[in-house]
Amino acid sequence: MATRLRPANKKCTVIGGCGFLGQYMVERLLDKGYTVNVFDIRQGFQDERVQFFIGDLCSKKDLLPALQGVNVVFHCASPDPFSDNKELFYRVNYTGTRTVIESCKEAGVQKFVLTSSASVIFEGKDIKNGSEDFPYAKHPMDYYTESKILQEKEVLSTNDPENNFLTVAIRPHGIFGPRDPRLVYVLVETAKSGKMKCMIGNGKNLVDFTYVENVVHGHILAAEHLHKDSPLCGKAYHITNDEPIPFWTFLSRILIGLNYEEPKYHIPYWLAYYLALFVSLLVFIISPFIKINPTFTPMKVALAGTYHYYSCEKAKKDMGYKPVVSLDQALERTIQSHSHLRKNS
Ligand SMILES: NC(=O)C1=CN([C@@H]2O[C@H](COP(=O)(O)OP(=O)(O)OC[C@H]3O[C@@H](n4cnc5c(N)ncnc54)[C@H](O)[C@@H]3O)[C@@H](O)[C@H]2O)C=CC1
Ligand SMILES: CC(C)=CCC[C@@H](C)[C@H]1CC[C@H]2C3=C(CC[C@]12C)[C@@]1(C)CCC(=O)C[C@@H]1CC3
Repeated sequence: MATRLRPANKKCTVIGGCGFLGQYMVERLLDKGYTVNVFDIRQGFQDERVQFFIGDLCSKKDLLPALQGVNVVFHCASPDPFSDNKELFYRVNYTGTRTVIESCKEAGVQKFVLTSSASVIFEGKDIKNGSEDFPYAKHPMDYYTESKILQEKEVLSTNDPENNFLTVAIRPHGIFGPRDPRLVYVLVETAKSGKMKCMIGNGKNLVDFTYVENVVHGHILAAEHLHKDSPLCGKAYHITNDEPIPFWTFLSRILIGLNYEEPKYHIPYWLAYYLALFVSLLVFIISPFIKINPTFTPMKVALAGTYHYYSCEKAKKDMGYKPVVSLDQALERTIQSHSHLRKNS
């Protein structure tokens, strides 16, 4: 049997490779002929073509074996954005990422691609066609976002062409697709519990939802265009589907596709926002006695009721990015793959 030769510069490690985005990254990289290591705190799937390293990214000792002989590292690990654990976000996303960078430098990794988030510029106010020139949020809406800002700043500032260490950050927004453990499940659970009757605001606010394969495409293009003299060095890039859609239309298309009713009523944005603020205040007051992780937070209200869509012109110009799957196709595939959640009529 002929052995397929894998070029040395196509050896990579996907940190967080067992997560939703991470596993799609791994599959595409294998298709493209990369040799792939996965580093994750848990083993989420099996694949004999992949070498798995199970460990905590906060530990250099755990990381180093996964980085030997590797040219590119994709860092897409993070705690759950809704875990509400300030200490965990800071430890994994900020100090943990510093440890990852130090380990990469020590192991001689040349390229570092971070999965950041478009939310790093979101403060709960409308963003229409936001570009990468927008400043970081001065008042991030939650600890997750705060830690993603610290993380991105750290990664971009360590870009060091002189010492052959190049970094770039990809900022996706609202990743979705088959095997997503969050979005469709939350939606269906909310519909089942009868809480999916009201839209927050007038239902016209445009947002970006980005199909997972487009996010993967953006990451791999970034790695392949990251060279000493390229404009990507030390920069952040929005990667979207380039088809902003009203938030509530997107959710309704999934709900209708799975035979649930779409929300029909409206509650004013300000009312929902102040209610969520009030709930957060109550949760804070009782936190020394009872720990509650509220489902209704100001961040979630802002995500559901404001405009927040981003321009991906810079990625088109600097790395030839173009979405590979349209929003219509992406919704069809996502609904199809969640048919086990369909409501029987
Ligand atoms: N899901 C979304 O809509 C968006 C996600 N992002 C970012 O994309 C990245 C991937 O997100 P998802 O795939 O949705 O998340 P996910 O939760 O499915 O995957 C994250 C992976 O990181 C691993 N991980 C967590 N802590 C770790 C640690 N200490 N050491 C090693 N591995 C650890 C988890 O086990 C998991 O497999 C994250 O950085 C997230 O911040 C950015 C924008 C939107
Ligand atoms: C009203 C309702 C029940 C909505 C369900 C959908 C939500 C679970 C998603 C809609 C927008 C998504 C989103 C994220 C997580 C899932 C949603 C809230 C992120 C917070 C994930 C992490 C990020 O970096 C930013 C994302 C923004 C959009």
